[in-house]
Amino acid sequence: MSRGPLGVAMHGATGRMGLRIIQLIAEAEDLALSAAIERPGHARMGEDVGPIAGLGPVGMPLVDRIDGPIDVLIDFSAPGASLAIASSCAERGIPLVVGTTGFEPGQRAELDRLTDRIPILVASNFSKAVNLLMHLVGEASRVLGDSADIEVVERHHRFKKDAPSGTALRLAEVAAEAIGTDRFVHGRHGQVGERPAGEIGLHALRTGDNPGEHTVVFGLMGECLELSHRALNRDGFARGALDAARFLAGKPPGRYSMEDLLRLGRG
Ligand SMILES: NC(=O)C1=CN([C@@H]2O[C@H](COP(=O)(O)OP(=O)(O)OC[C@H]3O[C@@H](n4cnc5c(N)ncnc54)[C@H](OP(=O)(O)O)[C@@H]3O)[C@@H](O)[C@H]2O)C=CC1
Ligand SMILES: O=C(O)C1=N[C@H](C(=O)O)C[C@H](O)C1
Repeated sequence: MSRGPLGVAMHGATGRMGLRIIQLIAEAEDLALSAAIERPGHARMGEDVGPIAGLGPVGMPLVDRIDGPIDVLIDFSAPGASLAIASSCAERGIPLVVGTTGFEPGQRAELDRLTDRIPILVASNFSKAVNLLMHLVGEASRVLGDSADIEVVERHHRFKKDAPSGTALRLAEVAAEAIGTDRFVHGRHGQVGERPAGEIGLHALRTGDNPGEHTVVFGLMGECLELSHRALNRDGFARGALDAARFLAGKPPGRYSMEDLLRLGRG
C-alpha cells in the first residue's frame, strides 16, 4: 500500500535556506509542506508562505508554533530558536533535522539529550560533496599529519552570524582527531612567533553574497595540498537536508548523522 507524500515542516521558513527548501518541496512529488514556522511577531505571520517563497498560493500560512500532523521537521534558524523547536518536537514525537550552526557546547549537549526521545540528525553541512570532503580530510590528515601544517579557510556571505562556520569547525575537528591534537588557533595577529607543530588554524572571511567555500590546506616543506569545496548556490545544502528528512522519518529515537545517510566511514 503506498502512503501519501511525507509531511515536512520548515522552521526558519522565510530565511535563505527555509525559502529554498520550501521551493524544492513544491517540486518534489514525494514531499508536502505541512507547516511553515517563523519567530513570533514576524511581519508576515499568517500570510500564505507560497508567495513569500516566490510560488503561487500553497495554502500554508506562516505560523509561530507546531500545530497539526507533521512527519518530520527541518530547522535552519538560530541556536536558541532551534533548541526551543527541538523540545516541541520531542514533546510531540516529531523527527528533527537540524541545519542550524553556531551552538555553544552546552546547547549542543541539550540537543543531544533529546535523542533518547526522538530521532535527530544534526549536520553543519548537508552537501554530499562537503561530507565527502570531510572524509578526504580525515584521510589526508592521517597520511600527512606528522609533516604538514593544517589550516582551514572558509568564506561566507556578509549576513552570516556565526564564525568560524560550523563546517570549518567540523573539518578542523576531523583533522584534529586524525593527528591527535586539540590545539585550535582562530586567526593570527601580531608577534605570534614561529608556527608550532600540531596546531590547527581556522580563518573566517566574510564577503558579499558568497554561499560558502571551505579549503583545508596541508602545507609541507616544498609542497602544498589543498582540498576545497565551493558552493555555487544553496541547492546542495537544501537538497541534502530534504534527503536527511526522507532518511529520518520513521526511524527510532537516536542520534543520526550525514555519515549514516551517505554511508561514509567517518567525517
Ligand atoms: N547545515 C547546512 O548545510 C547549512 C547550515 N546553515 C545554517 O542555517 C542557519 C540559517 O541560515 P540562513 O537560512 O542563511 O539564515 P537566515 O537568517 O536567512 O534564516 C534564519 C531564519 O530563522 C529565523 N529565526 C530566527 N530566530 C527564530 C525564532 N526564534 N523562531 C523562528 N524562526 C527564527 C530568522 O528570522 P529573522 O530573520 O526574523 O531573524 C530567519 O527567517 C545558520 O545557522 C546557518 O549557519 C546554512 C546553510 C547550510
Ligand atoms: O550560513 C551559511 O550560509 C552556511 N552555514 C553552514 C556552516 O556554518 O558551515 C554551512 C554552509 O557553509 C553555509
